[in-house]
Amino acid sequence: MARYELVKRSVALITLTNPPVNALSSAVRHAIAKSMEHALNDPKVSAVVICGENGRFCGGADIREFAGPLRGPPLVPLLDAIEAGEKPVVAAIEGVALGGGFELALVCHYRIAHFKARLGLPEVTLGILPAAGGTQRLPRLIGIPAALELITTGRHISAQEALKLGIVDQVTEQNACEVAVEFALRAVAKPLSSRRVSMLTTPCPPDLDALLEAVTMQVKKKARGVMAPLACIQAVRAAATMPYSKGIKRESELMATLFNSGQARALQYCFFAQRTAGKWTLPSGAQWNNSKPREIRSAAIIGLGTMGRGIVVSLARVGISVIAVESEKKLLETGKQMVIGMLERDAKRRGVSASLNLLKFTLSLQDLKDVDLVIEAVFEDMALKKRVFQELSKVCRPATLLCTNTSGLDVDALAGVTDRPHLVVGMHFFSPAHVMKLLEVVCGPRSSSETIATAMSLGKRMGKVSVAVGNCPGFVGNRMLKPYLDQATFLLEEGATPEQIDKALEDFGFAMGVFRMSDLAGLDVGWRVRKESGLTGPDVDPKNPPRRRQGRRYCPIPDMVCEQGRFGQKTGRGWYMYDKPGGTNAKPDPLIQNLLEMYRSRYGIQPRNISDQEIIERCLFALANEGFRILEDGIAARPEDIDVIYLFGYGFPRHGGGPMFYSSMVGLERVLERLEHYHQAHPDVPHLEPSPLLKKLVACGSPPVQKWREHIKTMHSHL
Ligand SMILES: CCC/C=C/C(=O)SCCNC(=O)CCNC(=O)[C@H](O)C(C)(C)COP(=O)([O-])OP(=O)([O-])OC[C@H]1O[C@@H](n2cnc3c(N)ncnc32)[C@H](O)[C@@H]1OP(=O)([O-])[O-]
Repeated sequence: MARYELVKRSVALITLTNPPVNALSSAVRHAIAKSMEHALNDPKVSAVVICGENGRFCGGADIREFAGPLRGPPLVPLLDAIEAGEKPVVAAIEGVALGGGFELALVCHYRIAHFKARLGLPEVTLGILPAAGGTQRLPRLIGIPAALELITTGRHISAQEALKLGIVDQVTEQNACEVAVEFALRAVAKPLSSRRVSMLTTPCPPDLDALLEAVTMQVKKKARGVMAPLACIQAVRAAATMPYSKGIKRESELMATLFNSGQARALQYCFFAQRTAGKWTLPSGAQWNNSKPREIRSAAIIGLGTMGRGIVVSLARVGISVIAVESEKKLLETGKQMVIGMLERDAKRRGVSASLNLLKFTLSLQDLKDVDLVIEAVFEDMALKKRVFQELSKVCRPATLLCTNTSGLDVDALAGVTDRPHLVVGMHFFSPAHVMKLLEVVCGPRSSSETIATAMSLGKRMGKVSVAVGNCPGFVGNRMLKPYLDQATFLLEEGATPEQIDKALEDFGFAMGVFRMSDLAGLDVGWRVRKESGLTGPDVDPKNPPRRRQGRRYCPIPDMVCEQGRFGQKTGRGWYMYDKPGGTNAKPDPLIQNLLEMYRSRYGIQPRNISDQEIIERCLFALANEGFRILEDGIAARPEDIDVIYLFGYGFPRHGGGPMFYSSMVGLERVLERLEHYHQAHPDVPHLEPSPLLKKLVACGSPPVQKWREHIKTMHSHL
């Protein structure tokens, strides 16, 4: 867990050896304590260097240990002892120094960083705070404003920025460990007192209260209802107003309030869920670690609408040459100008040059004959997509992968019209595709493991969080969205307003309420889908009773909104009104209020007061209920996959963990009881009927999310 060796005859080199990130597990802490004791007591040793194996200094506390009781030496006294020692200690930072790893570096008397190293205190993203002295030492070293920013955001910084801020003493392009050993030898004769960060006086700005107040407001606005950043601010205040001995106690008290909170559990779950999602498996035994992806050097995108443009940018900025295809000259020219503008702005922001030389724009599919992969992003129309795939089959070389960006159509039906169904896969990006992190990789029954591996790896290369899902209408994300949207519109019928529902969801932590989100996405898309599926429009069977379609409750209000030409932000009117088409400032619209009142009186609905609790329960439990069905159907392999999709694609708050984790946090028994209650009140809404898997899990004693898989593994998997 830590290697101890004597180098240059008098330097004790302590190397943390806990792959993959040298996390500070109990065994590592124990090994550091023993090694330090040895080094401080050995008269041959004049200085110490601490580094990490495999070019990684330390990724912080071992997050896996947070779930159990504390074992091994606690971190704070261990770190205090290193700082207080009478021999100089130098941190050789390569790779990462994060969280407890950064705090370990802060107690060393000197810090040498490799130029590619990244440093940071990301604890806040895990629902806790840097409680190994980080909130007390960092402000003393770099001042309150800079420390506050790093601690409340959890942002990673480069070695160069760390040098500028005064966190590290030297940045090197050579082996940081060797440089640190030489540095340590030179430090032997120098006094250490000014190098003990906890002994420094915090440089305190004159307007401390105003500064803390401003940061508090900022944090509350950005992360509504999230506890950890507020606790971080209080801890930093202690660094400014108390001696270290008291400040460290305050830090520990604040940590205690966070450590066992639901938010911390949810955020730590999100960390592991995100990593679990990349580990796809198929019933055949093919999986992420035994299937080799193909290398993709060139790609083509068909369709330069909003999605197509975002996908071109995502590919080009990671160095893939892209041929972009449109059907008409004017559309091609508009798309081209927009893509170039997006790439130039993106490059400027990142301080690199725009990779415009990788782009080619064409009207002819014939130009695609040599590309490695094609992503079709044409209009959401099956007949059109089938024509494109037939054409691609003829034009592209037999090894080219054919992908579709459909948001819910049958990927296997598209595979069926090609000459290579095993090379067809869905790559469902989320709008705007160059910004949103989520990618659903939709595996058809005939997609080969190499095809899936390639799509997953391409997603990773583009910086996306890729999740493999099965093929069914709407896949995972949009399939679950339906019951969620339905509940929201039923609540409108019953007496709520769009702004009340949105507020309840935004107070819960959603980035946007359901109606604001729908306005942003455009209301016409769903309207067209409803028309195509015979739910509205001229094809509706007139024998349908009002507010019922296909044997179940149906709310026609969204159709009525669209009939008035209100398609959301892009038309300046939707569930809200905006200053202008394309405007983003949503204001309640009295016309919508009138429409709701007229609607209720036409159908004799007596509006009632609806509580926020009912809004949250009906929307979120209906959402999760569909998630349970998706698990039963084998469309998602694990609850973590569903949660990651909702966290990265639909603005579900991370401190809620995602719909499936949230259900387990509320208690599956409670979710079941509430769904039964609402289903009894609304028997014509099948989405409220508790799913068999939910009932089964409750009958098995409501196991934690990570164990649900054991209860579904016998069911058929589409993955
Ligand atoms: C008193 C307490 C005060 C201190 C608190 C803290 O320090 S809180 C901590 C503050 N620190 C942080 O928040 C840093 C968290 N870590 C990271 O941000 C990134 O892992 C990385 C940047 C270090 C490496 O990125 P990368 O893309 O190269 O690699 P990757 O991300 O794919 O991970 C590889 C494997 O390592 C695993 N694992 C990673 N870290 C930890 C950990 N600390 N623990 C346990 N496990 C960890 C990860 O699950 C994965 O396991 P798998 O799936 O293979 O079984």
